[in-house]
Amino acid sequence: MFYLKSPFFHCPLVELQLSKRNFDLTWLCMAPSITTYRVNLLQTSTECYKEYVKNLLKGLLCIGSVPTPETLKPSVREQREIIVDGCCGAAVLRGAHIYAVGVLAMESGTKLHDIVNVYADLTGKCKKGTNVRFDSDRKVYLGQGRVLMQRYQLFGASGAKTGIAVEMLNTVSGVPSIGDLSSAKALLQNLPSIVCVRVLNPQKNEIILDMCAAPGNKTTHIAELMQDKGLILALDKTVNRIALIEEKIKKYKFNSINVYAYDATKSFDGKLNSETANDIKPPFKAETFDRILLDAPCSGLGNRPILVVKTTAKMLDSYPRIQRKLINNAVALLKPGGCLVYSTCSITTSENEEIVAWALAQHSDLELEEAVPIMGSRALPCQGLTERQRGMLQRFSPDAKKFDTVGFFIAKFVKKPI
Ligand SMILES: C[S@@+](CC[C@H](N)C(=O)[O-])C[C@H]1O[C@@H](n2cnc3c(N)ncnc32)[C@H](O)[C@@H]1O
Repeated sequence: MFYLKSPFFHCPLVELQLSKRNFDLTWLCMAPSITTYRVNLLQTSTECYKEYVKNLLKGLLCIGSVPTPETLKPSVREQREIIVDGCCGAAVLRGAHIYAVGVLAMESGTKLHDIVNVYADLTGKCKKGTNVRFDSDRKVYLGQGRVLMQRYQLFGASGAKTGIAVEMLNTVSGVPSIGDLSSAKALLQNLPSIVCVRVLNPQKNEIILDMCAAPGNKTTHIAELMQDKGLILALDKTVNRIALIEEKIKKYKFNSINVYAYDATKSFDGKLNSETANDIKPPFKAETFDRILLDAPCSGLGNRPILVVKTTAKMLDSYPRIQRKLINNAVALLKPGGCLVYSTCSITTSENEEIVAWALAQHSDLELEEAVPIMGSRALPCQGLTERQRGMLQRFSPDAKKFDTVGFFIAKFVKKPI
């Protein structure tokens, strides 16, 4: 078991808010025990891909037995240390290798292929390029790795900024270090994100809006389920994340997705619909879409393992405001009878249950539909939600007994036909 009792909170107020609601902070620090790939069924079958992964791992896992996390301690023999940032540390605990950008410190004298002890700096105080041992009571041991890049390659003037710098051999989380096996055939994606698009249940030839789409993991899943037939409008406000969606579309060779750098809080133009499918672009007219996915910007307080929380109380307060604005736009843009899926990768009730209760109170034409397939647990108690409604929602959090995955929340609404 990974031994941090709580992530390192830069903002004690946020820590207080989470512990007041009895959120299990130890759970947040631990890596999920399952890793999932979404198989692209337009390119291969689940059986074929399973066989491919089995063969691939046969070679890798036969190298040696995976050490149990309890027995894994910093090795004295492997004296040299590598320090990475908290974000990179979390990825390492989920089985990633260390890319050049993630390395903060490498001791002088570290040679190519040396086996090193790897730590994460939670304080943010370790400077990039540090060449002496970084001492801190806030550095946590992650595991051991083999050095594939030297100091001059990492930190020199013409330093390589891409590629694997340290190949992880084992980690304290017990998750095998196999890196990311994503290809056009399958994408590394958390289980609740896969479930979320299944809940949306897109159909061939529909017009669908993905309001906050980058990097496009769910957009490409929607296109796959529609067999690339129909129209998907994918928006994201962050201009430099648009390229990530476009890259994925190219890789998967989809034709049904149009991407726009656009602020989805302004995606409704206030007018009635009179457009044909060919000229649909933002801002949109009322009642344009059959289905809308609102995978909302959120605090991300579900993306386990979380080693460092930089969210401030002010930031935490700001998310529900934008989430409500996005819902208002979505409701206007949805056709009567259409469905809206709202999701976050956060475990806070203010971004989840309270948003659902608010949406139902605000929009009398919205009602909840059961978010099937249900793979998480029921929603937490919240004023404005009945017992029955709590059961229609799904939440992935410590109480979701079936699957040990990241924290997530899914709600499905339908707009009542007039
Ligand atoms: C949770 S991520 C989306 C992940 C994506 N759905 C996927 O599965 O790959 C939230 C996204 O919302 C975007 N975003 C934030 N505010 C936005 C806004 N006002 N309009 C559109 N996108 C926004 C962020 O840039 C970020 O890419």
